[in-house]
Amino acid sequence: MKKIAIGADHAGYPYKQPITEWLEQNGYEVTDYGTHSTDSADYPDFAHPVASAVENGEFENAILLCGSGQGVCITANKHQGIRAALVWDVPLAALTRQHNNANIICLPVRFIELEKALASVELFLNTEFEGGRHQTRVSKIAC
Ligand SMILES: O=C(CO)[C@H](O)[C@H](O)[C@H](O)COP(=O)(O)O
Repeated sequence: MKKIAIGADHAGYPYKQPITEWLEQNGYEVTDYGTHSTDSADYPDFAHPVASAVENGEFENAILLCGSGQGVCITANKHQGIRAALVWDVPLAALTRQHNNANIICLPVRFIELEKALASVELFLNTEFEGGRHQTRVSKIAC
């Protein structure tokens, strides 16, 4: 079974369960790093553990949710080997896999409909990195 991690702050929490259910229905074993309610919470407390788990190879991909998607994305990208992408419309989910080999999708729950968020997750997980000229560029990201 494919494994995936998910994490959210309070603003991202409303989409965590629907996305988790979609993932489970589509053959994923989901590890939930919280949060577990809409009580105010700090996005780094969830984004760092998720990014660490991808960084150390426990998961190939992960999903992070917050209000704008930006807090979790900025946090995750502090980790070596993490290419976290903010996706606010469905085609971007494919593009960031094809061109950036993104390994974490960050969704802005306060600014994207659930249907689009689910479609973005599906496309993200089913699109391959194109390599070639994009590999040359991705190789230059790490510093
Ligand atoms: O990091 C963010 C903004 O860039 C996230 O969207 C947070 O979810 C947001 O800041 C939470 O805001 P709140 O007013 O504390 O609900």
